[in-house]
Amino acid sequence: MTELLTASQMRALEQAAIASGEVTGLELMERAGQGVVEAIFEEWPAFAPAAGVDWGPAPKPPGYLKQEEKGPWRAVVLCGPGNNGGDGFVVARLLAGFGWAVDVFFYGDVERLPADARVNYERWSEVGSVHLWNDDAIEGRLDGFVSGDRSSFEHQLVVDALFGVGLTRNMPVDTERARHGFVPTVTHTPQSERPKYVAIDLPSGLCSDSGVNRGAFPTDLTVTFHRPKLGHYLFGDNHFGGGPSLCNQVSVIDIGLESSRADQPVLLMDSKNLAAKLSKNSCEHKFNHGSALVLSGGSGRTGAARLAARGALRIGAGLVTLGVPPAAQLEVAGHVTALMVKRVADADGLAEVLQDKRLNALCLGPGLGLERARALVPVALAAGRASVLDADALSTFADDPRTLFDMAHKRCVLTPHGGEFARLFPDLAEKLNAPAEKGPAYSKVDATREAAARAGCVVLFKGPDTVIADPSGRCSVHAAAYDRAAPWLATAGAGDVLAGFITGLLARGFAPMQAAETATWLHVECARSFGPGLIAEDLSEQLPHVFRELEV
Ligand SMILES: NC(=O)C1=CN([C@@H]2O[C@H](COP(=O)(O)OP(=O)(O)OC[C@H]3O[C@@H](n4cnc5c(N)ncnc54)[C@H](OP(=O)(O)O)[C@@H]3O)[C@@H](O)[C@H]2O)[C@@H](O)CC1
Ligand SMILES: Nc1ncnc2c1ncn2[C@@H]1O[C@H](COP(=O)(O)OP(=O)(O)O)[C@@H](O)[C@H]1O
Ligand SMILES: [K+]
Repeated sequence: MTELLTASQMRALEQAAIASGEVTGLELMERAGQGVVEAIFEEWPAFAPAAGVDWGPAPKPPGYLKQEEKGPWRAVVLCGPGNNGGDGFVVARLLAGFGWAVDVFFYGDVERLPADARVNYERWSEVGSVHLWNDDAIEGRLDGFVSGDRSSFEHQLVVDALFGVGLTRNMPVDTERARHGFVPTVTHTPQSERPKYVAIDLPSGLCSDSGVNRGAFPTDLTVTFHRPKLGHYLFGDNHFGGGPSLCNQVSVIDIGLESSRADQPVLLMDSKNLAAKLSKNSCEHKFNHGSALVLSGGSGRTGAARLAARGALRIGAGLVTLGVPPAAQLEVAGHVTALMVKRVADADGLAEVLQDKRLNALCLGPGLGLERARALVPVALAAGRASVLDADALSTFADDPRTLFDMAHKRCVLTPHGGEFARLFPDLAEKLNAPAEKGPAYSKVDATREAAARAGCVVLFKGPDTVIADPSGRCSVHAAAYDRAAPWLATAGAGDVLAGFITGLLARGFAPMQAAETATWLHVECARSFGPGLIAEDLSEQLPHVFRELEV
């Protein structure tokens, strides 16, 4: 799995590499700039020099190029007051070396530029001019754009090097006019007729640690260094469309820190090794694959538990039983075939059913009803079996979450969506929703890690970005974004199926963290495999196809 870093982890890796004498900050900045230019040429081959990319000898300023060597392209580079701006000056110089006409606008104070950025400011200044932000040149250029006369853009590329991982507060308002002017993605201009917008490291205004949008515009391409940052994958505050909705696509450039590993990084899920974990041994029988019990609510509300139970069965649990109150037995029996049905009237009834030691995984929550959940959860948790608690099994403890956390044990997985999370962890939800003030914003990763530590078990916090953490701080993220986008998954009952998938994997003997991660991955793959028109019932039916694709 790929590491997702915070700003401070990235900074620590960079500083360790510099301190070890392996590399200088200036070399890192040069590689960063080269990586950005290469990524631009790769994304839009029309921009690439006909003779290919050749970094040496030092690129010539455009004035020295023969007419036939000059490219037809013009770029605007917006540079900020820190090292992100430094990367921008490198990109400007390299593009100029390939014959581009480049306009550099600088938001900051030259005297306060960090040393490496200052060197690259000077190097660029030997090649071209720097327009200060309040320069007439920027105003003159902007008048046409802002008044709506965008019939022909003078430039084909805008490079955003205003702020990267050093963003500490909301975007300054005085950058807005220029960004609106030069970055017309917010207009109705067809994509083919407008300049391409490329962000260095992060779209300026995107919080690297949380994905919160603090004033960024959506880009066409974001080029980052060494490892992706959390903010590229977390959606942050959805009201303003953070993280993946701003980056559009993320290109990760190797700048020579390859061997560096961060301390306790968050991992981005992928499908590596899944097939081996999911395959079944041909000489085993059904009891080797575990026996799951999904508890259902009363008559008229058994659908959610049936969805979960079918998910548990399809994902490979050997046996799946629905625990049903007497009044709903007939209704459930009429709907299921491969699933078994057992009467579970109340807490005593559950205790009796749990005498069967083969039942090794439990699922409580989907459609259970708040009252029934309050009665059954303590019995289920006291039995010490691997358990998934979802929906009503979480909400029923809204008035007293501590009671739930005291009962929860290491083999539990709690699967709240945003509303359920806020009921169990109101203080964490409040921090998560509060506007960020100084420094990186509190993130969904921070909140999930704190929640798992408090609950003493695995917490899977749902959403288009799903964050999973255990009490030790281990944490992984799965974003249904970029090449794994699954917007049709936002449908009623999808969460019930996920709870069933996790339960089925727990029955098969997966550890809680691994069950939660694997189920989340498969859940999104099922949605992608079905595509538009998906409803919750379709998810489990896609599993055989997804397994085949994974070569399980
Ligand atoms: N780490 C690495 O390995 C490598 C890093 N590299 C590059 O360096 C970038 C990080 O550089 P960085 O640390 O200098 O931070 P950066 O994003 O330029 O901003 C800091 C400046 O902005 C200011 N400022 C912040 N927010 C503001 C706001 N809202 N409004 C106004 N001002 C605000 C802030 O001021 P302050 O908060 O201190 O008052 C400070 O002056 C990184 O993203 C990557 O591109 C590469 O070269 C390769 C290797
Ligand atoms: N925009 C989205 N893209 C991908 N997955 C999503 C999106 N929105 C929600 N999901 C996923 O859909 C599921 C919804 O679960 P939940 O909110 O519990 O719904 P329900 O209670 O109706 O089953 C979760 O697994 C969540 O991660
Ligand atoms: K940027």
